Amino acid sequence: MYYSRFYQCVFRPECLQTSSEIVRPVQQITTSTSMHIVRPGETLSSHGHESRVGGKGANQAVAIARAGGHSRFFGSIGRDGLWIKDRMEGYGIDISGLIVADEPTGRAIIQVDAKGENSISANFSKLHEERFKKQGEGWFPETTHLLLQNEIPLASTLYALHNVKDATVIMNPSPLPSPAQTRDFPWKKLDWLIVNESEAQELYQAAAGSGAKSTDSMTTKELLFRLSSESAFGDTNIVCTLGADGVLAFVPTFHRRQNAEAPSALYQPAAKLLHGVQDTTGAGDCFTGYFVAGLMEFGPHAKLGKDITEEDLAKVLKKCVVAAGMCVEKKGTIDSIPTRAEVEERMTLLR
Ligand SMILES: Nc1ncnc2c1ncn2[C@@H]1O[C@H](COP(=O)(O)OP(=O)(O)OP(=O)(O)O)[C@@H](O)[C@H]1O
Repeated sequence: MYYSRFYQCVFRPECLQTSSEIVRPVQQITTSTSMHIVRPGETLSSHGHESRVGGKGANQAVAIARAGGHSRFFGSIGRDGLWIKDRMEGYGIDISGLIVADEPTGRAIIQVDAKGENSISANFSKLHEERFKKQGEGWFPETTHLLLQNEIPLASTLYALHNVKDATVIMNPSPLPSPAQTRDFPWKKLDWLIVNESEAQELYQAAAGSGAKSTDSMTTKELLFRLSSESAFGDTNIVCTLGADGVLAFVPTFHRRQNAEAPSALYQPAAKLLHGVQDTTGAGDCFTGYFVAGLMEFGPHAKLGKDITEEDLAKVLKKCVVAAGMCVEKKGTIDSIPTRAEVEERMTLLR
């Protein structure tokens, strides 16, 4: 339980914007820089040391807020992490769902050496399940958009998943659950699955089991087609981020085809960068936050093919790749997530 990771964000309608809640995805990240990564038995003095807020849920909640969505973070910190509350409020996140528990805040300790290589040791403070349920009782049924990650205990994720009603559910299942958990997870309950290519491959292998085809010579389109064809995934839409190659979305409403040889999908190349790549950390979280905020703009209960066309979706993806591209142009994670105004200005420049 201590080491499994799950995060969620929940959104409720408020005017046209929505609000989000995230379940204890916060972490205190401590980075220290030294000549080399510490060896067994060695004590090393570091040159620099800094503490900041992190974790996939926190990053994604910030991205939603910067993209203009009302982002409610639902989770827990320990008393040692009270400073995180102010920091998150400063990022424009609604922290009314943040529980202060007796257990210490999750922590990641990162060592960076002179060449920029790093090593990370992380734990995630134990989620107070009863308090989580109590806190979520009133909120989950009203939620319109629920964003899940894989950094809190599975039981809490399942609780949120089973207690939302008519919500659009999005999951970025990173880090991936174990193969056994993957086989049992109720993937069909998700409206949107956001993965990178290696996660899509692993999910396909786990879902297809002994019937899985080799993914070595598969195109990404075929991979997404085959993943989507696995009964475990039902009509779940799959968004697969491809790093510098952009993103591919397989949306059964638009792309259902019976032919694996010629599958169709929506492709959006990565945005042109104006300042080169500085740091790709958190690009996926930035993308995910912007994607969810983009869906929220269609209002609660928006249906694909009716309220959201394929062209609308293409516009959302375009904004997401521009935002994620701007994120890789800067060092850092949360601080490199651009605001909506910055993204719109960049889109004008790239036109
Ligand atoms: N080198 C790059 N150049 C331009 N855009 C990039 C680059 N790397 C990432 N991106 C943008 O960021 C998006 C997400 O990146 P990626 O597919 O690497 O996600 P990820 O594997 O979840 O990353 P991470 O876990 O590091 O956040 C891509 O779809 C793309 O739009």
